[in-house]
Amino acid sequence: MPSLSDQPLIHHLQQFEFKTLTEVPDSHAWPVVNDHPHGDDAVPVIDLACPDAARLIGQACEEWGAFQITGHGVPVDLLDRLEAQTRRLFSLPTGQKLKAARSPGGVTGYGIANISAFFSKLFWSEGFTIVGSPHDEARKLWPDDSAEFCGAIEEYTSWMKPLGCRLMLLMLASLGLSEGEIDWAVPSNDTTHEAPAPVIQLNSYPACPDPDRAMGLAEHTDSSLFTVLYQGSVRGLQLLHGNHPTRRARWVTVPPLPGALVVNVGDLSHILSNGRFQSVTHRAIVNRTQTRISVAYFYGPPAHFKIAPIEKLMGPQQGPAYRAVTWPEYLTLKRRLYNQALASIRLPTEGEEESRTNTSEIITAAYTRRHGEAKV
Ligand SMILES: C=C1C[C@]23C[C@@]1(O)CC[C@H]2[C@@]12CCC[C@@](C)(C(=O)O1)[C@H]2[C@@H]3C(=O)O
Ligand SMILES: O=C(O)CCC(=O)C(=O)O
Ligand SMILES: [Fe+2]
Repeated sequence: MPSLSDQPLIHHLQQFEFKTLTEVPDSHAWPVVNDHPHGDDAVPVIDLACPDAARLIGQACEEWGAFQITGHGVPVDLLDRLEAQTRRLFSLPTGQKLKAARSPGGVTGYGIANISAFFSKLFWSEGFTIVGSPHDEARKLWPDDSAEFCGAIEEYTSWMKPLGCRLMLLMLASLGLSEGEIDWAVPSNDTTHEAPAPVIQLNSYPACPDPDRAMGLAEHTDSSLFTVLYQGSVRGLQLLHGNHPTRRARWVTVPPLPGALVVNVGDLSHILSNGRFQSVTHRAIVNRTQTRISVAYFYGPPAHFKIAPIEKLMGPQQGPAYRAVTWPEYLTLKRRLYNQALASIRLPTEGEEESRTNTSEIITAAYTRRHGEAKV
């Protein structure tokens, strides 16, 4: 499996010249993009102003791991400016964008998604990651002219912080938990409960001459507690829905709704809720005529805070299904293990523990019968 640092720079340069391509090169040609049946069931749309919002959110987190929100208060003209500035960034000449290229192993700046390292084919997309302030990265792109871009990002972040808190509290309320039980969920001035660092990922999926053979962003779950996604007006986000024993999971397109935002449940909420909330597998596909952009805001806990299954949510016979991790620890696991990260911190259930003990007792007894006392 190639790692990003193994790829020669020239490969990176070619990777981003999408505009000049009249066909999908072999480096970007995926064998099967439509690998699951498609469903026409619809991801829930929830009005945050509705009195029943917490219950509906809880239901959506359990059944879908995702929902769309309206009534969130983020001004439409801010979303328009955010989209315009994102398009402006990706329209820059490749050489200019590469001045802000993410360094190998780095987090911020221009580049391809980390998970690209797990695939032999490249994605039909470009990304730009901002952690905290956008100024340093933006100055590399526009040395004298980054104010409008930074203004849009900072204003958007200032709306996302309270919206993130509000969503977190609604998710917790749906589980019967109060603010006091999870005090880090609400940032305070107290330095032990620092606000989570905002992480924003800008994505661009250029129009593609052969969209059935290209992949915008391959299937993944997000590592965050949840991700708030602005997807403009161009379709492309798909969720894997209904992992049912009797029915194959289906890809469901999340239709862009004017002014709505998508919320994807991430792995940390899956862990926190001991698997009651599902982190949603999702991907982005591309189309022939329109460049699609999206802006993902990853909402996570303060860096030092250990996320573990909440005891109150476990039944009397039930233990934690996952070990505790901080967000930075989990991000490192995700980089290393991709879609095995969650499984790597799974703890055996009591039944599994028992059958493992039984198995090891049987093996030990068989060893003793054949060879005398076991060495281990
Ligand atoms: C906080 C983060 C989440 C993310 C890794 C990152 O440091 C910034 C980029 C994020 C992203 C976006 C595309 C999909 C994803 C799996 C990836 O490769 O980079 C996510 C990462 C994640 O959720 O782990
Ligand atoms: O572009 C999209 O719709 C999805 C983006 C995404 O999943 C991500 O940035 O993690
Ligand atoms: Fe994602």
